[in-house]
Amino acid sequence: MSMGHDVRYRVRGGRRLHGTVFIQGAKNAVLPMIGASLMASKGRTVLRNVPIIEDVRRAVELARAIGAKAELHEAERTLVIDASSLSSPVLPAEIAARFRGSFLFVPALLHRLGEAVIEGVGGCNLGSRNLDFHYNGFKRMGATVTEQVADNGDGTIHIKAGDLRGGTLYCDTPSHTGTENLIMAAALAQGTTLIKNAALEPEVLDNIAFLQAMGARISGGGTGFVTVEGVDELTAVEHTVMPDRIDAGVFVMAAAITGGELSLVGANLEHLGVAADKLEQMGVEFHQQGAVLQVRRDRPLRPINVITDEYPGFATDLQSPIMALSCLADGPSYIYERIFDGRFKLADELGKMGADIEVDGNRAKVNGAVRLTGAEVEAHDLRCGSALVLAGLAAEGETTITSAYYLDRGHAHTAERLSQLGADIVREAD
Ligand SMILES: CC(=O)N[C@H]1[C@@H](OP(=O)(O)OP(=O)(O)OC[C@H]2O[C@@H](n3ccc(=O)[nH]c3=O)[C@H](O)[C@@H]2O)O[C@H](CO)[C@@H](O)[C@@H]1O
Ligand SMILES: C=C(OP(=O)(O)O)C(=O)O
Repeated sequence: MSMGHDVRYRVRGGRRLHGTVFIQGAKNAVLPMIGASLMASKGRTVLRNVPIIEDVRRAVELARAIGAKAELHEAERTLVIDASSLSSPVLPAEIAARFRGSFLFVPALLHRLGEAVIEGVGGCNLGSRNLDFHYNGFKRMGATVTEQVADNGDGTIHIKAGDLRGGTLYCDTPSHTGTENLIMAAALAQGTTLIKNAALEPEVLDNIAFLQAMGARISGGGTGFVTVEGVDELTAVEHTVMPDRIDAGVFVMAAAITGGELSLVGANLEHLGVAADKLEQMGVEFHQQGAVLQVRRDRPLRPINVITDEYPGFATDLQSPIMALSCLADGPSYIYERIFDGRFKLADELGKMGADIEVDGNRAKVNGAVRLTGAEVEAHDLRCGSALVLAGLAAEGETTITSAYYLDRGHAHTAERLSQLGADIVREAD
């Protein structure tokens, strides 16, 4: 599948960033909300503060492909969904395989149409990404899951559910989308469901709040034990998507890597969890004033140790950006990636720009400080893309980031927002 070979960013580094930037709505909150909105059999769902990113465009295409009406009003950052006409259980590979969030459409299909056919599940290439917690949960609720593999190796998953029943479910580790999918499956199931070891991410809580507004009966969000009492129907409602903490983290690091000072509108320091403390240790100063987070860095960057973890631990989606930042820290930084095993292709790309990074399995040692120089580099995944933009902002000369569709999957108006802060960056698409 051609993914990401059509977009490039060109960055000329060396400018300090200054000014005010708007943090977008959260990708990982809006995608499950689009899935949840498909559970309402009448009325129109209105989602506000929707990030205008490629994953949302794909989700709109996918919602239409299965029969829903979906209109993305880009200037208003508002998405209106009418799922009354949902008609097809098939999530076609050409759309579904381009973003991971497509799997969040499954509970709505099971409840509304009694089955879901998944021709491909996408997302970023991050090594092994299993879905067994989702499948096991659906099965415990009474669904059957079968997989057919075609001669060319492509797999199709068929999930069939008559009436889903509540039960005791669990995640082996607190999976973000796994928790969301099981909550959505339980929301319209018969009886009560307990989900043990549920994820604690702020986006999961925002999604619970959205489902509660729709009429779902959910308690225990944020405790690791979520209880859902099934209801007969969910109503279409209006909801404002929370700000994207990963987008906020990247702009914090854009200030940090250029020695600049930024006001981030909508960013919430608490949502950064341990990442905020790590960035402070590196020499970043924060000042939260209501809904605006001020950030600056005017002292030399110190090296850091990072261990990625579920929330409130250090987010894996900020691991790549901090690898770029730590290249400029004075001394060795140590990074241990515990969530995904395929996120270190970035090290080779940063190496092309002069970084000195030793990778050993899921551990990396970043030897700083180095002077980064512009080069042609490839975004292997979304967060690799944002890390390379950061590196480009600090590098001498021009950096070209190829395969940047991945960056556009998750960040809205990257070139425009950074240019307004004084960066020299352009986006090119074939
Ligand atoms: C759309 C969305 O919200 N994406 C986010 C979500 O992805 P996603 O929900 O896919 O990530 P998970 O939390 O499910 O995955 C975490 C780990 O659990 C493993 N696992 C997960 C499910 C499963 O059934 N079996 C299993 O073994 C995965 O392989 C991975 O090693 O959380 C990740 C971790 O915070 C983020 O990087 C992604 O940005
Ligand atoms: C891994 C990510 O997303 P997805 O789960 O949508 O691939 C990400 O946002 O970095």
